[in-house]
Amino acid sequence: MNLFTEDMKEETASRGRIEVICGSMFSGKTEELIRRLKRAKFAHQRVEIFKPAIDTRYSEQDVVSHDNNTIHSTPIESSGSILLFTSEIDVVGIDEAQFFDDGLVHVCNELANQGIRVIVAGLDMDYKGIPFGPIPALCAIADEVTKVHAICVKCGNLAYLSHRTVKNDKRVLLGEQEEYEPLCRRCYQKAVKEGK
Ligand SMILES: Nc1ncnc2c1ncn2[C@@H]1O[C@H](COP(=O)(O)OP(=O)(O)O)[C@@H](O)[C@H]1O
Ligand SMILES: Cc1cn([C@H]2C[C@H](O)[C@@H](COP(=O)(O)O)O2)c(=O)[nH]c1=O
Ligand SMILES: [Zn+2]
Repeated sequence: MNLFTEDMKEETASRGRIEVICGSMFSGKTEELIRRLKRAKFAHQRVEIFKPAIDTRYSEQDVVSHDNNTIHSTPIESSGSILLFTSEIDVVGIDEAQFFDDGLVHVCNELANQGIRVIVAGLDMDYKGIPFGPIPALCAIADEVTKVHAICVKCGNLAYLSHRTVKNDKRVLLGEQEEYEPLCRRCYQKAVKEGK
């Protein structure tokens, strides 16, 4: 078992691969993505980072974690744009990948086939527990999947889902602690049953 990504020889190797970092909200996906990308920069690799243009929560341009770690990114409308920006690039990072179209799967495969290391972070499930956007397909084709966990705010166990605490049925609803709480399976079932 690898405890740290630096245990992987592939971290600085140039051959193409797809790494997926997934989990609920507040599980540390963005922090882990930023960590890997900053290390690639230290290794003098050419890094390009993308996020969906709709994700304007903390910043229009940057990828920002809940703990305020940041890295500069290029906001894009659709996954196809990534291929326009990735000549002469060693590593591509993609945050909030659940919001991208299904074409992201082809794009990531294409980049990896060209020898690029692709690191994708995103929610594995929406607030109802349904697999979110292109993430399940990306997990299937990935060379490596890292599932990270937040702490259940009710009981302190590992969280499994992002529970929505406001009344809104739309699948896409940008938000933070005001709108979502990470819960374990048990506390999530209880919250849904009680209509909280
Ligand atoms: N319930 C929680 N469990 C774990 N971390 C939490 C929780 N609530 C807030 N955080 C904070 O969120 C940070 C992770 O933020 P981030 O990487 O942006 O997560 P993600 O991208 O998965 O939503 C943690 O380091 C921690 O400071
Ligand atoms: C569960 C769920 C989340 N969202 C939104 C809420 C946030 O803006 C992002 C997730 O951000 P994070 O970096 O993982 O904290 O997604 C949504 O639109 N729909 C959902 O079901
Ligand atoms: Zn719990």
